[in-house]
Amino acid sequence: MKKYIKVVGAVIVKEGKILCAQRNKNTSLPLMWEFPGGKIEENESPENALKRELMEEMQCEISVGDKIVTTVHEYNFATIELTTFYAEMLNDQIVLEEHADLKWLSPNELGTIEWAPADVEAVEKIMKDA
Ligand SMILES: Nc1nc2c([nH]c(=O)n2[C@H]2C[C@H](O)[C@@H](COP(=O)(O)OP(=O)(O)OP(=O)(O)O)O2)c(=O)[nH]1
Repeated sequence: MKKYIKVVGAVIVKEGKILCAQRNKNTSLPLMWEFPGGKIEENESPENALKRELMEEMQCEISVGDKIVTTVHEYNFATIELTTFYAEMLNDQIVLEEHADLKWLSPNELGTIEWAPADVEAVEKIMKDA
């Protein structure tokens, strides 16, 4: 059976814009756009996983807000369960440790970049709720 991986993603909103992060070219889903975050470790809450990942990936301290949606997507390499949360930055710093690029987009611009397939449902919900 394929690996079933629980992943969290942060939808960081600042001045009405949403932080979008481009995956590196050397990883799975190369150069696709995602919400910063990553895999939940054993015995870790989704909120703590998100805070840890944002610190590791971007040296960014966040507070985690409301959950947006949980979706399941089957890739050829794994089944990914992605839960997205709204989040706010607490320090005004982003250091790109892992991603190729960043963009701040307003909700109605989110359709202009190529999202990882697992994110499409969350992106549509964010655009609809905005
Ligand atoms: N962080 C994050 N990961 C996502 C999103 N959408 C999506 O399909 N993923 C996938 C990519 C990865 O396979 C997995 C997250 O793991 P990770 O953030 O630890 O990614 P990684 O590149 O280190 O993992 P790997 O697959 O290269 O081993 O979930 C998203 O919006 N945010």
